[in-house]
Amino acid sequence: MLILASGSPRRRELLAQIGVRFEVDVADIDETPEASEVAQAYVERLALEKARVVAARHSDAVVLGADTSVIIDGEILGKPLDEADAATMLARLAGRKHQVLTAVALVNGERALVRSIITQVHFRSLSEEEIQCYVATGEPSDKAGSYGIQGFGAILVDAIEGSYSNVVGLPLTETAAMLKEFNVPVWQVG
Ligand SMILES: Cc1cn([C@H]2C[C@H](O)[C@@H](COP(=O)(O)OP(=O)(O)OP(=O)(O)O)O2)c(=O)[nH]c1=O
Repeated sequence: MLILASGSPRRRELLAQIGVRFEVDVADIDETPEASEVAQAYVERLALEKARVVAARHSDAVVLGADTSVIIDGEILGKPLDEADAATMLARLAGRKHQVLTAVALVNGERALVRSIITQVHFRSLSEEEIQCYVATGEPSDKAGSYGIQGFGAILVDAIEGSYSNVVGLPLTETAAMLKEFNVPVWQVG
């Protein structure tokens, strides 16, 4: 049995896309970065913690936890606090390249595996009005970096280098390889 330790509808859709059967049990953890914690250590710690919290409730299951953050100039951008915060993040990303880092963790009893994947995302220039319009759609509110590449946010992006599904919240190629190591099949039909 695979359990997805995530409340993210995007992660549910992505995992279902590769034909994996799973149930959902959401981990509610504190996502505050530790003092001077670098981005990779941060996302890997959170992904593992989400998986471990849920694994403690399901002793036999393989549990998948993940965390996505946006990094610009080495600084971690999580979800916006409010609309003003979202607009500030988008203005910072506009016309520049940033990194989206997603860590995936699998936990089964004592066994744990965590990997993180980076995608480079190039934003086009954005006017103040475009930023305000995009924020008003409500799309930024529950997303790291205040945008969703799979939604209206698609037209903010000039180009990406690397995994697309990693930006949306789960790097599918790497996740499938990790699941294989835990004997969880993908493409299960029926
Ligand atoms: C950059 C980007 C992020 N996101 C989302 C993916 C994640 O759901 C969210 C980052 O927040 P996370 O804390 O990684 O995940 P979450 O709180 O939504 O869910 P959970 O912790 O329960 O697993 O941002 C997009 O949907 N599209 C994007 O283009």
